[in-house]
Amino acid sequence: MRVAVIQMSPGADKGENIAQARGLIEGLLAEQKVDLLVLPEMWTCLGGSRANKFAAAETLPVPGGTGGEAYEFLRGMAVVHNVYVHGGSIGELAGEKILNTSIVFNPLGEELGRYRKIHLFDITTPDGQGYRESAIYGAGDEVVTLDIAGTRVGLAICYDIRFPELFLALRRAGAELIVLPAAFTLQTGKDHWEVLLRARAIETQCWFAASGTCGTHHEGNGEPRQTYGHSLIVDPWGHVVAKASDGPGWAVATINKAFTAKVRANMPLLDHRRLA
Ligand SMILES: O=C(O)CNC(=O)[C@H](CS)NC(=O)CCC(=O)C(=O)O
Repeated sequence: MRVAVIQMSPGADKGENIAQARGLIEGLLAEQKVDLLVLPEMWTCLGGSRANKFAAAETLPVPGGTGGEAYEFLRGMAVVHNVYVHGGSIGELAGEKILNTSIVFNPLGEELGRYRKIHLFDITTPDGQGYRESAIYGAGDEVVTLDIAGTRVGLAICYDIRFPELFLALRRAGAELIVLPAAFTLQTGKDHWEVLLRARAIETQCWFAASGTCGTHHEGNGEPRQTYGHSLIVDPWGHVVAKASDGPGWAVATINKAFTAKVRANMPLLDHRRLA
């Protein structure tokens, strides 16, 4: 399976973000064929005000129904380009809050599943900037795996990467590839992004496809916020097999299931576990 992680630099304008996503997807697919496309976290609206975020969020349809603009865009990309689409994450309206939700489509435009980000980013970065994701977003509580073209795929989002028990649960649920869209801050990303992804890949013996946002996004109060980019694909031995730079673009790699089997057979970590 050929997987592409798409790296974009979204702002607060949903229409512009959709145009940017379309341009990147068309540019990639004009150059090469892939089986699975992965967009970043909250690519429909990054930065902006609370009102921008609620305006960009959508009520998700019951599976099979017609959704909002981003939902239908993602479904359309899957059908038109005959490709599986992991839609990064988009805002899902849920009463007073928004959920940070990943949706996956098959090439027929059928929804395969949804995952809602479990761990919310309520922290202060080393430069003193505070983040309070829970002020706007609600948290999910369900561990999700689904089947993409014969490969069991586990879903996670951004800050989730810091909580290894989620990834152990995904591995135990049969995951061979874990898809993790993100909007990592520049401050934390430069020190932690690649280390965390490689560590989770090594300890779970899974492939990771981690798409990130990049560039500068302006908060509602005008404050700039920079995200780290460097979207990665990591193999189950922890090697980085593809990596984007710090601007919009993509990284592509082939998921080799024979390699996963070999890594797991030679070092049976699940069988050797004693404490958890
Ligand atoms: O706020 C939005 O609209 C979209 N959501 C995000 O950008 C989220 C919450 S602020 N970002 C992260 O989780 C970064 C995690 C991170 O950088 C780390 O773990 O170091």
